[in-house]
Amino acid sequence: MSSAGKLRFDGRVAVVTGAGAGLGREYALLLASRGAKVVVNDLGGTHSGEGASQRAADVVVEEIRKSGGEAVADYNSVIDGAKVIETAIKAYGRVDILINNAGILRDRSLLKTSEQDWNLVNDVHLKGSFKCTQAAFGHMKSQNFGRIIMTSSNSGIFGNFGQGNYSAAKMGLVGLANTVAIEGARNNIYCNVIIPTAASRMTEGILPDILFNELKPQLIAPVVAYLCHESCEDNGSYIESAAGWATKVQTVRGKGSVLRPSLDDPVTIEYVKNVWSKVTDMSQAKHLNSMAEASGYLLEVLEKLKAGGQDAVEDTFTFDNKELITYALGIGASIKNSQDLRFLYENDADFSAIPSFFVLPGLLLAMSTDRLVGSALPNNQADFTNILHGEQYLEIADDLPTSGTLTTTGKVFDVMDKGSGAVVVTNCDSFDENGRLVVKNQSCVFVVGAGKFGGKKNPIAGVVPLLPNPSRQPDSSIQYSTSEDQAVLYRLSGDRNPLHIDPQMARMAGFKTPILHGLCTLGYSVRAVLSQYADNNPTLFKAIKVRFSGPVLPGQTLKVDMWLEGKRVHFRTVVVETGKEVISGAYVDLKSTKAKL
Ligand SMILES: CCCCCCC[C@@H](O)CC(=O)SCCNC(=O)CCNC(=O)[C@H](O)C(C)(C)COP(=O)(O)OP(=O)(O)OC[C@H]1O[C@@H](n2cnc3c(N)ncnc32)[C@H](O)[C@@H]1OP(=O)(O)O
Repeated sequence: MSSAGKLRFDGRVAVVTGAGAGLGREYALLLASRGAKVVVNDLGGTHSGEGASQRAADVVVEEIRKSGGEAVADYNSVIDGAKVIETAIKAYGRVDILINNAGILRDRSLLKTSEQDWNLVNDVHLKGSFKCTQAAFGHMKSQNFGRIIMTSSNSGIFGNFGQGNYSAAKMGLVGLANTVAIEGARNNIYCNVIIPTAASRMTEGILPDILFNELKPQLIAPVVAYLCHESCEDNGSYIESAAGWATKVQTVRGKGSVLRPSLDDPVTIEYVKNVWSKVTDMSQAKHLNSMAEASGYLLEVLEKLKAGGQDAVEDTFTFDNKELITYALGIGASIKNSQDLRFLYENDADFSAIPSFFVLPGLLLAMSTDRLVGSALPNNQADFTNILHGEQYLEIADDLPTSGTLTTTGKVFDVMDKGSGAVVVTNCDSFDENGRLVVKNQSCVFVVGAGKFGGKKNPIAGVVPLLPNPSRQPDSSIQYSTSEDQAVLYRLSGDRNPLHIDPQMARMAGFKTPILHGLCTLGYSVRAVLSQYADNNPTLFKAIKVRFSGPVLPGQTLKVDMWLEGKRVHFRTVVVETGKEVISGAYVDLKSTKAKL
């Protein structure tokens, strides 16, 4: 390279501490050879900080002068930082570059480290760098230029047996550099960290011979010199360098995990234990540039917790008469019943959707992403082998279309720890192409075996409650037989959960044979209520809430017991063959009733 292209330090004054030997000496020689006036600071003690002599600094000053450079010696301890900097001001009137390099070792294992060993090592490395930096900072500020280097070590970053005092000081320097970089930035004072591994009197006897011989300090000096040059724009960087190699080093932060389902919940030790693998997962770790960025993310977490702990998810759901007819067949509508033709024949004058069809957009949204149910739980413990539909609420918000595309947004609303399982409540709102809210769905998914994670037991306000059936005998009952292929047919409406068809999956989920979809049983129950109390007119249907309290097997007979109270029809659904209740605490709200007597 021609001398014209060389990076120069003409007019710059550099203070290099601990420059009597090793890395410091190399920095001093290199900067001087490129035009800097150098203050060669060295107390001249041993590597453990004993004694003092002017010789070490004098030899380097002599070397620089012999090569045509300018240098003065300084014999002060870095703890007297003001005196060190004063040498530069007296000799050259300014200080542009400060390389905090001086250091000593007092290696002892923790139990043997005396307070004196601790203090001395921390004083020289950490306090010394602080004192020199503080003394230089004012001059740099008034010049509107400064380059400061802190010297850290892998011993601090990774730890090293017998170097507790040194490791602590070396990580302390990283912290000091972070703040100096921030405070200096607006005055063009940049502070960076060098993490060198060099053969020097401090590392002799510590590094293996073969490595020691390759770790020449002069291979690191150009890296540090570049960091000190006015053209280098790094500020607050940590640069590791050794053996003719260098890299930037950064701290990273994982994605982490929230430690409670919502702002209303406490953080429990059990919950922490359960999400620990998420807390410690570094697969999505990122470097953050500032404290503002770090705390900004915490604010995001709080916002999320306020909004129910999770991000909203969105999906579209397109349907026409084919989907409506398939659904009607799936819940037992039949042309054997003339009243059902309106749900089965698209050219019927009153062709319409059975209102419970509109549970599908929310359910399919929830099933298409693990971000709704799974991510709400510690360890994402939700899959097709352990989720059961627990409860469902559906509310019709506006006229129901017979075709179109609905956009559904969903989010987790509540999470409960029920011991034998976890209950995840999701809210999904579906809008038509014009942004009109058509239906609201709230689903409770019972995640078997995912309980005991330290969460709360009871629902928050807004989880639609069940209502007990009246204590009198039912006002009416309707019975439907389901077919052995009922689940097969119902699957065609979109819920392809293998639990309903695959014997092996059913066994894995704890059932002897595949069970019917909860929403299929709900559909039968809605048909019963509409037929009994609404003249089969779907426009009278307003809302439904059910709990799936027991499984139904395809082929079993369902009996829907109903009680009319005003415009509310309470009901329960029972499997006739076993007498077991499978839908409990349920009710349908109608806009008005056309009761059959
Ligand atoms: C991923 C996207 C979403 C996917 C959605 C689903 C997709 C579909 O394909 C899946 C289905 O359709 S599954 C079929 C329909 N569902 C069923 O068959 C479940 C039937 N229910 C049961 O077996 C039990 O109630 C059972 C097993 C649920 C609970 O029984 P137990 O463990 O014996 O509980 P129990 O002792 O009775 O009560 C413990 C606490 O839990 C509450 N609880 C009970 N049943 C609940 C239910 N169904 N829903 C919500 N909470 C329920 C109890 O109230 C009790 O709480 P607390 O102690 O606070 O009173």
